[in-house]
Amino acid sequence: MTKVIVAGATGRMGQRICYMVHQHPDLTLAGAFEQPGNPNVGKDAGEIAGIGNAGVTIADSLEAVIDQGDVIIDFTFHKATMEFVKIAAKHGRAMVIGTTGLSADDLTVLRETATASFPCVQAPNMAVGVNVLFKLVEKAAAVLGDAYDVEIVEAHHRMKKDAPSGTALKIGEMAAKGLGRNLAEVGVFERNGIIGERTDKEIGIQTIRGGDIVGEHTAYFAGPGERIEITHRAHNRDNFAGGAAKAAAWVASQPKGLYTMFDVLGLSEF
Ligand SMILES: NC(=O)c1ccc[n+]([C@@H]2O[C@H](COP(=O)([O-])OP(=O)(O)OC[C@H]3O[C@@H](n4cnc5c(N)ncnc54)[C@H](O)[C@@H]3O)[C@@H](O)[C@H]2O)c1
Ligand SMILES: O=C(O)C1=N[C@H](C(=O)O)CCC1
Repeated sequence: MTKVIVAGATGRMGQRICYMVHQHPDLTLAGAFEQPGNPNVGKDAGEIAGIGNAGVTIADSLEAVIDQGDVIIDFTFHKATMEFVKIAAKHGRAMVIGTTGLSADDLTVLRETATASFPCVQAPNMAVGVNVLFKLVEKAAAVLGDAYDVEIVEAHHRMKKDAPSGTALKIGEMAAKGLGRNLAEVGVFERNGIIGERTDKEIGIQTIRGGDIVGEHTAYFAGPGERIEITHRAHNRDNFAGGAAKAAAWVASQPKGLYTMFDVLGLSEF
């Protein structure tokens, strides 16, 4: 059994991750923590997640529970995540990171630290369907080429803190890869006013925020006289949480290094 510690255990994702870890035949929920001051600190993580008493008291720091687990699953906030990375490295614990909003510098530090100290799966979206969509977008972009304009639209709930979503950025990167472009050079994240005609190589990424939308992404390939739209819609958070549990079971037996859901799902060569 792989012992799992859930960071941000009372968050929207944290609760569903506790549930999915509890359901997984190879995982056990061994630790849970929140940020200091969270009203659920001291309560049972299973009770908060709606699975009944799990015998896991929610602590107020990772340090307080680090000895209880083998793998830390983190869906919290980017600044907190980078602190957890330092602690995981010091204690040689594996990580699954779903938190989005990590900067390019954060990702460089994460790669260096994981390579030196612990196995880590990091992905902006852990749903199987989205990871297949990433690959479809890369292939569609490569086949359609420059004649088709690439635009990405994402929609999420009103509580989401980062924009555009990590998933939309990854879709942009996969399209850019298929087209031999660099998203950092061709990404267009806002349009307003007399902006002139669209340039041939740009990849637009637009954001919608409202209500309780779980997560929707569409990649448009708009060409002469036709367009293709590739869409993923999440109906609930269990596809993300289930992917995180799958990644935790997988990463526990991997050598040090940084992995993605493509590795977990066997999609690397697809
Ligand atoms: N990779 C994926 O598949 C995927 C799916 C959904 C959400 N996400 C990402 O997961 C993150 C969380 O999303 P959410 O909707 O659950 O947010 P949320 O705000 O509901 O939950 C975040 C939780 O983290 C806790 N937290 C923050 N700082 C902490 C700290 N220092 N120590 C311990 N706990 C801390 C908060 O108290 C909160 O309970 C976001 O970055 C989101 O984009 C990723
Ligand atoms: O609810 C969120 O927040 C989500 N964030 C991820 C992202 O930024 O891509 C994945 C979808 C849900």
